[in-house]
Amino acid sequence: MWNFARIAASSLRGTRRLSTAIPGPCIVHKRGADILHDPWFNKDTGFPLTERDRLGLRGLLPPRVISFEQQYERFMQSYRSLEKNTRNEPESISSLSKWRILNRLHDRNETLYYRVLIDNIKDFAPIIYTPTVGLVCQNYSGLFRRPRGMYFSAKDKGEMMSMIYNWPAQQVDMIVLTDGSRILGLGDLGVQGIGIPIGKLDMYVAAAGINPQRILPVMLDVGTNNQKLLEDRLYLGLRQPRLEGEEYLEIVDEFMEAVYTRWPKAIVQFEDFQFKWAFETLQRYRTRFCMFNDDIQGTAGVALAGLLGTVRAQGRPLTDFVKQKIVVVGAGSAGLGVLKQAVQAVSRMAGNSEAAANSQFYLLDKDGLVTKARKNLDPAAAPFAKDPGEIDGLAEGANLLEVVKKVRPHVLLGLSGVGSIFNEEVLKAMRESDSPKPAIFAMSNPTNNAECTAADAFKHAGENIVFASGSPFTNVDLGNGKVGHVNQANNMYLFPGIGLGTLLSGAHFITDGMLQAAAECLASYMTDEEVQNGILYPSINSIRHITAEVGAAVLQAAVAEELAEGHGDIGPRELMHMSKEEKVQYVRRNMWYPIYSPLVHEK
Ligand SMILES: NC(=O)c1ccc[n+]([C@@H]2O[C@H](COP(=O)([O-])OP(=O)(O)OC[C@H]3O[C@@H](n4cnc5c(N)ncnc54)[C@H](O)[C@@H]3O)[C@@H](O)[C@H]2O)c1
Ligand SMILES: O=C(O)C[C@H](O)C(=O)O
Ligand SMILES: [Mg+2]
Repeated sequence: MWNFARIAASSLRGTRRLSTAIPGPCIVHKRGADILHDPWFNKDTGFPLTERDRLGLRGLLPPRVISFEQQYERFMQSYRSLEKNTRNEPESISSLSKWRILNRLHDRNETLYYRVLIDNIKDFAPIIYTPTVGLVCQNYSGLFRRPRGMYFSAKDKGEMMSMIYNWPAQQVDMIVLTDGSRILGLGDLGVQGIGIPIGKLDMYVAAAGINPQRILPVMLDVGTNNQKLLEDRLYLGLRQPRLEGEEYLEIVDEFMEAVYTRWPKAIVQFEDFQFKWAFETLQRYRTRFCMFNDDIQGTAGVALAGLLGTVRAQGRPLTDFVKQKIVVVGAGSAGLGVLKQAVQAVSRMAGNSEAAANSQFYLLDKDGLVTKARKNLDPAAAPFAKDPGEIDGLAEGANLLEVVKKVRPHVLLGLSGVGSIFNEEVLKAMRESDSPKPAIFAMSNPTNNAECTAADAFKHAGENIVFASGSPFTNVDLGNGKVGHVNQANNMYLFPGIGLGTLLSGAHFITDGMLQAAAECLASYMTDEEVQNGILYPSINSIRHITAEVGAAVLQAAVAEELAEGHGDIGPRELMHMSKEEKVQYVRRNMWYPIYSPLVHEK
């Protein structure tokens, strides 16, 4: 049952907290300069004098002790002056400078880094996440200064079980893993794709409050097919073509076994794997390990929430979802993941079989409209293939403009990775949509790969559209005081809650029911008034709030499916007896928040 009564906004919503609560102590096994060089524990000039004595730091720092608040302000001042000084530089130069200053802080003092990130998430997410993270990956070998995360390569075959013990943390909760083969819409970036797990895990800390000492970004370097990188002298990855077939799977298998041997309770998020491995690895591991594929499953929930929002935005009951005509451009991991989840929602609503629920969806890939006449039709796309001629005059491979003109869809949704594919003609054709409020979702990342810009969408498709993009755009000034609202339809609204809810439930697998609960929670988060104003997703400033709700929904689903085994001191029986609100509180209580803890040395 879809419930649209939104839980009242809590104090977490968009507020800035410089808490004065005294945190519990943190045990550290090192002393002196080693602590100053460890970003997990380092407080720089913030070490109090007593701690300097206890930890052998006296004389290693200038004498003045600077408070956390002063350190925070000092960093923000440097950031603001850098922002001012690079204002007239090309976008790529100014955003890379911002990434560098944030990355340097990340490398020296994680507590301060995550505090500035949480408090300024709207400004900093576009730097540490999409779009700038894409640019960082493209330039990674040149930008490299210090390693972050772990690197397992094809040359490490047979060694991974011991290598995993090189990671310094005793416990790891959340791993984001990539093989670098499809980084955003930028293609195969080989080892340089490590920027994506790092950025995703920064969002885990900021949004879900996963303790940064318990996260692990991982690159599985099985080679690259990117010729430019193979020829680049400074390329830091294996200079060999990608492993294929069984050889490839043996590497991923070995890594998964190693992870679960050392950390049986860790959750692994697969990220930015090329199509051919994304579905296959999901099928291979989802019932053996606690894992999910964010591009397939996280994206599907976020898109479904947006699609249901567009029905509400038209002032229609949700059950009208079954009548919406939806054109999906891009038949890859993300596009097919969205269609699969949307079809499940339709068949639940209409009580149909999934096969019967497919008729309202139209799928296009690089060769145009996908029909049953397609040669070598991919089995994953087959359920969505039309009969050629099913829609008057639309043949196999019909192009996007023809499809939009003939179908007059309610929603045009892009997950193709092809920038500007929703061109002026296509957008103008959306004016003839059968919906009074057509929706345009340009979900590909980073910004240059978005199917259209927000400004073009409102200009060509009309001011009454609902618009969402995967990377952020600013709202569009429509004149006369009117604003075209830009939504960010990005899986960041779900993956942190999926990870946190699963972790706190202690479930060993992530089921469809848990993912569906996450999507339903996001879909019901906005009020009718917000949705009717074209606002389908919460502001990123509320990301901790929405993540707590999503986490609790995932936890609830795990309990309902009798998969919850508990976490820490909280056992399955306690979870079972918690009310919904208690679950939300439980999730919130377990979110790490950056404040300096007293450090206690232990040998
Ligand atoms: N907003 C989000 O949360 C989110 C989540 C996941 C993926 N994405 C974005 O979606 C894009 C695709 O990701 P993916 O994992 O599905 O990639 P993929 O490589 O698996 O699939 C890409 C698909 O696009 C199709 N395509 C290519 N050129 C096309 C064209 N000219 N016309 C129509 N279709 C075309 C391909 O045939 C393929 O089916 C990427 O840019 C990624 O950044 C966004
Ligand atoms: O990384 C993102 O911003 C979303 C998504 O996972 C993508 O691959 O584009
Ligand atoms: Mg991704």
